[in-house]
Amino acid sequence: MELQLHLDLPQTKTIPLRNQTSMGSIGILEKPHAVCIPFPAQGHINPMLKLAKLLHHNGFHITFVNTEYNHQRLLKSRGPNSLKGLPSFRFETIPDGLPPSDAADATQDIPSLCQSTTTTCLAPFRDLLAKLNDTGLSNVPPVSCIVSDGVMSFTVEAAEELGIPEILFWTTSACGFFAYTQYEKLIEKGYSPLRDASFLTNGYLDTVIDEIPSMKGIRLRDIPSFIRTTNPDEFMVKFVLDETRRARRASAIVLNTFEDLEPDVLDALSSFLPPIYAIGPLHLLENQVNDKALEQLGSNLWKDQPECLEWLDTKEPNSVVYVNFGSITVMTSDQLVEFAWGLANSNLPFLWIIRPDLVSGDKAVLPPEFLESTKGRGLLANWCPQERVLCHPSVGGFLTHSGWNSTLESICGGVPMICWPFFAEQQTNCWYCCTKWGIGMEIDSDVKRDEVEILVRELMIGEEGQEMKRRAMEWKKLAQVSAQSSSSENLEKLISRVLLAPSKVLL
Ligand SMILES: O=c1ccn([C@@H]2O[C@H](COP(=O)(O)OP(=O)(O)O[C@H]3O[C@H](CO)[C@@H](O)[C@H](O)[C@H]3O)[C@@H](O)[C@H]2O)c(=O)[nH]1
Repeated sequence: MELQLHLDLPQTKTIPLRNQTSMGSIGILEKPHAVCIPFPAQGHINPMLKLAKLLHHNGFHITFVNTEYNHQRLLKSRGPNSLKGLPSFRFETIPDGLPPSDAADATQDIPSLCQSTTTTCLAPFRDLLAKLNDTGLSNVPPVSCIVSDGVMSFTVEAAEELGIPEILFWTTSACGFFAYTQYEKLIEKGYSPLRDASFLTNGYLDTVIDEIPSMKGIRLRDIPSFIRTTNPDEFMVKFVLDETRRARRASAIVLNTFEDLEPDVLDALSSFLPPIYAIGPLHLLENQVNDKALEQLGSNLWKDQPECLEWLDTKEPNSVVYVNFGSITVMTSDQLVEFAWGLANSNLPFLWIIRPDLVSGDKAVLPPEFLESTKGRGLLANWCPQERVLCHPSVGGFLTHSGWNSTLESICGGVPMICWPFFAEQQTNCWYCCTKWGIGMEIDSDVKRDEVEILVRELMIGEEGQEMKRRAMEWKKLAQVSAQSSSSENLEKLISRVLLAPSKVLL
């Protein structure tokens, strides 16, 4: 099915422009114009680009705003012409506010980014909007709405100043977002800050939290990780409190999930926030769009190694363990070695993606004996086209850090998971995978090779693994149905009720 929403776009008069040379630019000026601004990290840019493409496909002119740092990284990973865009899909940049550095092949420090975007990005963002709205010079239609990452909510100020709608796109799961909104209550009830560091290991984190009725049975350790702190002034806690409070000022909130997956938390969120739209899995909606020009636009910050797919082609169905910890997770070299021996000792084929910056402060070095003993059975690479890998019939299980995109992509591939959550709401995603959706088993954060071996074998060939595979296939079906029904209907409503709503008149 081709996803094309039929909307009555507002009829505006075409204003002949100075310097207007191409026929194409006449139509452009009639379009609604969405400025899409992701938080500058891979797991946020990917889903925002998909949403932007869907809006473009539905008649919007798009300005996609990257930070200068990531713009340089994209040019490096995707080639010098990769950000030229289309006449009605343009890329712009603003500085991220961090001290200048050469664009390395590495994710920037997340708390530093949160601090700098919150405190420095509003001014350049306002300037960009003013530049775009100077339509005589910009040759683009006036900005009619802002689609901002949920954790870039300083943008609400700019939307309010212009009197245009703003949607906040929380790129987390609904359960992760909901858990963030509970920080205030948890702090009030005294769960955080922790009395001292011993509370991290003395069993206190296993306390079941009764104060969140829609997450019955959840433990403190399953709440997004920033709250596990002894510091009453922890910046990331303050950041979450500020961002979740400001969410109330949005015209609507968008989540990359589907109603059948997270009905309770979606209901709970709707009871105290602006209208919530579950429009995921976005990559399934994107796949319904048949547009060659849009397909050229990508967002991988590391260079893809498509040979991973060719290697998978040579393997039996459901036989390969796929291992990838996303774009932010870091580990010690000891942990890397434990994972390596666990995989080697499982005796199963594996595809393991090791980012150049995966090991903190060091190069990822694997023991030569490991490489020798897994020759022909394991493939190591730096970065892969993950959505395609997770849909490949040879992939039978996923050892993941439980980032939301990875989790959702795994669900869409019908692939069960071993979860090794690192930080943020990954702990909450892991808890949902293991206890609610029946498609995950958790591995201890203090990872040991024996546990890796046992869990990998259980996942791939054990009885519990088979049961999880069955459930994963059911979720896959539901995800596909949702992409064609509730989620595309919600996208349609989002566009007609919010993004194309008449602007508030500013006096
Ligand atoms: O080799 C790779 C590795 C990753 N990816 C893609 O990169 C994205 C990674 O996103 P995610 O799995 O969500 O992990 P993080 O990069 O860690 O994501 C951050 O953003 C997510 C969305 O807000 C949060 O859920 C996480 O906690 C947060 O760490 C996904 O789309 C993957 O398909 C690839 O294409 N190739």
